[in-house]
Amino acid sequence: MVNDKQVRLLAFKERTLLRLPFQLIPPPQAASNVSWSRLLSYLRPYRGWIVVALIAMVISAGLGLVIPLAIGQVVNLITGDQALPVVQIAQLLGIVMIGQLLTGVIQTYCLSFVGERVVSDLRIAAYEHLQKLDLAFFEQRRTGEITSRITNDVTLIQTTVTNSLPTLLGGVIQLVGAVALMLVVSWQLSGLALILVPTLVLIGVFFGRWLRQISTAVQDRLADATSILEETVAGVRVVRSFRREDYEITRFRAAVEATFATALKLARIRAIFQPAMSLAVWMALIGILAIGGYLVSTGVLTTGSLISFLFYAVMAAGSMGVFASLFAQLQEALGATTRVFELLDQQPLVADAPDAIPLPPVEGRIEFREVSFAYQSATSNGSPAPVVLRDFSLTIEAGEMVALVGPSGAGKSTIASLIPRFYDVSAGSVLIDGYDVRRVQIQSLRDQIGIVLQETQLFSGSVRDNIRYGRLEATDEEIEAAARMANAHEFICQLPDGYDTPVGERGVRLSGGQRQRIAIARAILKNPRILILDEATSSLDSESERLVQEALERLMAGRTSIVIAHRLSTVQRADRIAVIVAGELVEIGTHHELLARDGVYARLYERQFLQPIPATAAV
Ligand SMILES: Nc1ncnc2c1ncn2[C@@H]1O[C@H](COP(=O)(O)OP(=O)(O)OP(=O)(O)O)[C@@H](O)[C@H]1O
Repeated sequence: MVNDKQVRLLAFKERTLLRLPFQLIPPPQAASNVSWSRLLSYLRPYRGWIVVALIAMVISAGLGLVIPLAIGQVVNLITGDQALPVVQIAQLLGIVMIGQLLTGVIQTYCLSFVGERVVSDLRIAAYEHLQKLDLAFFEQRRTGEITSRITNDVTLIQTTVTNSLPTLLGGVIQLVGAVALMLVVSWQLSGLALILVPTLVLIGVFFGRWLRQISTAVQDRLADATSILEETVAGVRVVRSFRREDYEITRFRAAVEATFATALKLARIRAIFQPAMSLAVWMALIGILAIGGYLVSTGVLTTGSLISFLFYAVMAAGSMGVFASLFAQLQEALGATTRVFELLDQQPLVADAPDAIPLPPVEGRIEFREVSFAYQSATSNGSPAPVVLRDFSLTIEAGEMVALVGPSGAGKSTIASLIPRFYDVSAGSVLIDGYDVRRVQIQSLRDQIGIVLQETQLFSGSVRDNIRYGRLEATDEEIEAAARMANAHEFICQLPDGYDTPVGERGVRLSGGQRQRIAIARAILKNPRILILDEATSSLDSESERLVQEALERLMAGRTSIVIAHRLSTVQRADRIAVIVAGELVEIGTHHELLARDGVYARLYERQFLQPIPATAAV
């Protein structure tokens, strides 16, 4: 079970991670009823567990109410007032203790089971949904925001299910029971207590809210310091290369000092508030005791009843205090619930049409027919998204290799990303072997397309697992054969555990060229008809470049290839070169044809390919 401190920590982390993006999200109140009832629908499968927990909770709260009565009886025994025999009181207390122990165990276990199950279900549902969403969704959000919804937000929901809601329910039972028994014990004292207790609780709530505001401010200041820390650790090379250590220390010191100043303010208020509150509580108790004492002296009340009454009053005050702090927790959980459901409600912009057919095995002829395109994610405040491609038409024959060249930002990557339907065209169409990509099932389309990007993403797992990503059912022999074709076998064999060496975040670090060759092996294993290559811009050393080049040639042989070309050798070898400028096809032909034309390509060639490519800067 997550305790208060952990909840606060999570809330703090959430605030640190997610300062801006939630502006996108409607305020929790707007969806509050919907969110709660939807959360309940996740609880429904476990209603049996919940009913058992509820019964245990009611019994436990009821038994708790017996304790003050029994204590009152003990006092009456001592003072000689009328009371149950001591053995019976002892038996009663024994039953209460054992009962509370058993119900406590049952309640905690059942609720924890439900809480853990619900978060697991929600996490899996959210992750499954995430895998269906299109790229535009990921571009609009930061990675931290998405992961936080599936981790922190879901944990907050768990705390609500296992902790806050049961505490609220238990508190209500305790409050109702305590007030009822107070009235039974002494209606005169109840009148007094029912004025004093809520007044004290209200003062406590008021101060509590003030304290919480300041403590949030402390956390915000701390978050400022944390983000400086994170930024400068991640960007340590930049800090060192610009020799900004002192500057960063000054910045960090200022942030920490600001945290200290706010924390001190919190400490001052807390230092006054806590003793003042306990003084007020004691005065109220003394007031009740004084009037209670008078009632005892006049024989209206026994001493035991007075003691029982005091216990009930404390219980009632306790439950009211709990409600105040629960309110904040429930608000926070509501925000989290809304965010998780917002993620689950996201509809992918690119999805299979209801009548989509599976794309049969293709030859690989690609046709862009008067394609226009704008990134929807680039729109903000309702203004129309800038058009990236305009009336773009190009036909690539099966087995042909076409190089896309053009200035940065011309739209080359965009053209390539329309083929696997990462985005849908705004106008026109993209056809593969005559099939409009919007009319076929996305999976069958992407199964026939291989992509090798500049930056190869390796996942945690072994080298073998990473190559197998290309075709999950591939045998070890097939993986090795693909690695050999990709010129990767040799370097893999030199790794500490060969194909079983772990890579990815926690594994060995591979060079850019090695990663590319793993990506090529993946693509070879996938054996697609259509290949999209985004060549690395950073220059590899000549040996590495030769190995990658050779591997790419083997990969491209006999397939339709679209290469976003950065290397002269690729451009020269291409069957045709398409020159893209500002989203339009301005020239197309072979290297020699285009040079002879002395147009855009010729100028681009002089500028881009005849000058040495600068090595990527270290920072
Ligand atoms: N995901 C995106 N969301 C919004 N706008 C984008 C996105 N990707 C690219 N753009 C914009 O679309 C235009 C074309 O980008 P694209 O990446 O296709 O160009 P490119 O020719 O491949 O450039 P480079 O050679 O630098 O990679 C650019 O103006 C870019 O800012």
